[in-house]
Amino acid sequence: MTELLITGARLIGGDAGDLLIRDGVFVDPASAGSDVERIDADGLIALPGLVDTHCHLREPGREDAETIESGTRAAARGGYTAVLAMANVNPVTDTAEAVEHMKAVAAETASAAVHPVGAVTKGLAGEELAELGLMARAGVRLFSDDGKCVHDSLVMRRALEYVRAFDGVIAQHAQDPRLAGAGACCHEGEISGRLGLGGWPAVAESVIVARDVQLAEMTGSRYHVCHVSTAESIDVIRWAKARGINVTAEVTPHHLLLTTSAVEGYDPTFKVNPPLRPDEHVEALREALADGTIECVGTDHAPHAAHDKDHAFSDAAFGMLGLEASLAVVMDTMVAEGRLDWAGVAERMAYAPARIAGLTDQGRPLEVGEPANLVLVDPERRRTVDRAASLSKSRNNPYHGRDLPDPVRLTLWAGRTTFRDL
Ligand SMILES: NC(=O)N[C@@H](CC(=O)O)C(=O)O
Ligand SMILES: [Zn+2]
Ligand SMILES: [Zn+2]
Repeated sequence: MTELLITGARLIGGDAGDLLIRDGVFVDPASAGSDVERIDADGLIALPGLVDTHCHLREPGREDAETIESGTRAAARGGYTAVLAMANVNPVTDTAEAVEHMKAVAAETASAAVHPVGAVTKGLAGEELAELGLMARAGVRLFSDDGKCVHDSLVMRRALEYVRAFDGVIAQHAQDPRLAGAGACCHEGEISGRLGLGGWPAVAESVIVARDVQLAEMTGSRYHVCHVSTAESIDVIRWAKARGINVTAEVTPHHLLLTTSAVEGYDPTFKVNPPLRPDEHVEALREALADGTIECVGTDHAPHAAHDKDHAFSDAAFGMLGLEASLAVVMDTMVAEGRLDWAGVAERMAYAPARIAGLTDQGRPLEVGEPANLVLVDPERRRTVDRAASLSKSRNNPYHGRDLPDPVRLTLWAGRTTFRDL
């Protein structure tokens, strides 16, 4: 029997303590045997394994950009023990068979729990509902056409109605396809005008969120907003919550840190959907994550092969990496600023994401009897990010060359070491 004893880690709540792991679960530290493996975690903080509500693993279909294996290795490097894998793969995850296939590949290759997200509509085409019920029977709780907006109001109504029976949630990529259509690739404002890039106005997001929360109220269903990026969307979400509407929201690390000015060099690394926004939106996002209007961080890790990114800005693919640097960005934008303490980080990056996604064995406290999903965090160590050092197969890393925290020292997924740097 292999046992692992982690000594001296700072636990949420303040005190240092020991954690003993046997057969993938936390057990009473006093019961440690004589051949136990010890890890000295003095000075480190023990958090529950992080859970990502939103990432793109590109398998099946674009294994040149990422695979379930490489993407979850990056996830483990970032302290994650579970990820929700978006449905915009090829073939699209719009059937129970596609869900089962993704799970089967993950069972062989993954370094974190992979929960397939089911498409809302067949082929992400926005017209006909996908096999929501059959996918739910295969374990799916979170459904999204991410990459595309479910823009047809009636389709959205039907999807919300459908998933209510099994406590599913519809996660929306909120982008009005007419207000922010083909060619929209930069926040509409002074910078897009000066650079001559197609404008993506903030309102194209919030009008969809406003419509959807009203549909969620009418249907009584759960609705989740992907990658919230504007102050106006936050206002709508606050209004909806005050009315008791069942809405949750996520923010990406890049929208917490980066602003529109990052695109001034026309570097397509910074082309992302929704686009990077000006300071006032970034400030609103940080405030909303602090006060819980936005309850979680979702990375929207979106790897792209060089031949899809190395183009003129307007022709390049949308998306940037996020899994490895997410915690680091939250530390610099939220913890260092005094907006979140470590209990708040656990809530926003583990507990809330697991609740939203309906996961029962993740986002749990580090207590005896619970599965040993854990990340040991070094609050002091920093590094200069080097995109070549990424465990992702892609190199579209928006933090390349930036000084950021380098916190993750150990990740355990159900007791298994998935990343270790101590
Ligand atoms: N965020 C992005 O810019 N791109 C995502 C799709 C998405 O999340 O909308 C992708 O799949 O590449
Ligand atoms: Zn999206
Ligand atoms: Zn996405």
